[in-house]
Amino acid sequence: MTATVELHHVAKRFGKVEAVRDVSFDLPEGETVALVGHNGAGKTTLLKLMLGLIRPTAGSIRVLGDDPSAGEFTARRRLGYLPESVSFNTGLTGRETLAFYARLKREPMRDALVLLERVGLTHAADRRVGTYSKGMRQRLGLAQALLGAPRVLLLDEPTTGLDPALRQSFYEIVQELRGGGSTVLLSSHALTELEERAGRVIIMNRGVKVADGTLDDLRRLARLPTRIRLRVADGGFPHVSNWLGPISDWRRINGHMIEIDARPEEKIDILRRATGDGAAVEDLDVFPPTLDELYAHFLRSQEMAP
Ligand SMILES: Nc1ncnc2c1ncn2[C@@H]1O[C@H](COP(=O)(O)OP(=O)(O)OP(=O)(O)O)[C@@H](O)[C@H]1O
Repeated sequence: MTATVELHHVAKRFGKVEAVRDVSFDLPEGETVALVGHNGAGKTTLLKLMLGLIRPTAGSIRVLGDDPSAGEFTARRRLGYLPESVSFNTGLTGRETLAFYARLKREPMRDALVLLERVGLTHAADRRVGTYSKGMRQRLGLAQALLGAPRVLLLDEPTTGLDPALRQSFYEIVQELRGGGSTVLLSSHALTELEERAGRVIIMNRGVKVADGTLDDLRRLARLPTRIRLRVADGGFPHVSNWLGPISDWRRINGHMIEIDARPEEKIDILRRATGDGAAVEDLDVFPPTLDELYAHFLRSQEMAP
């Protein structure tokens, strides 16, 4: 699959601060990638490098085949960007604001109006942006980023300030774009919400890329236990060890539940035994490691590395 964004051994220094250190990755078309990390991890710096707003201290960057820091960056028109804090001229209406950006991107106004509709702002199109709520400004920012049907969309904390329904419709738009072959890079702290939405996760810590892969890849690498919760029938507790076998890591969590931390290689076997003859199990739930847990794991591993 063609890569729309390519970073090779990229570093960025601001005086003494090494904001990004030796980071490499490719982003293919049609993929949604989450860029996650603590405050100051280097996420915004990476986005600014891809946009050509700042130059790398070392390494090379290609976006849609161009070097973003070169004077003539022809790909910029096919690049959408939603900054972390969107600031608009509060004296302009929503419609005027999008018209301004449409002119900048040399896109027809007709498309801008369709986008206002798509982000649910048609009713407020003629109101001044100064009267918009935070969520409305965020949606206007998203409409601005979507102008020109971008092939690469860089979104910095895009769902901050959006209520659950708007988040949902935001991710529907992202899904559509991905279906159309766009690359979407979402920088975010909202790990739980990204879990089902991003095909791939890149974890940054203090300027360094510490993990990169699908959720399944990260789970395989981290080898964190899967939590299995079993509801045991009345009177079944005294016999748990008989059918569960020699597993050390299980605990009783209340009068009718036990919880097991199953290592990847024991998981299937435990489930077989829990559902086999003789097991007094009435119900079960399986919880694979969450993105939050994986994130904490990879950060810890990096902190502990020599
Ligand atoms: N223009 C600048 N001048 C000096 N230092 C900077 C500049 N921009 C970023 N930094 C520093 O580079 C590091 C990475 O910052 P960056 O904004 O990329 O982090 P981030 O992961 O986006 O954080 P957040 O989640 O808080 O937005 C931080 O230590 C920050 O202080």
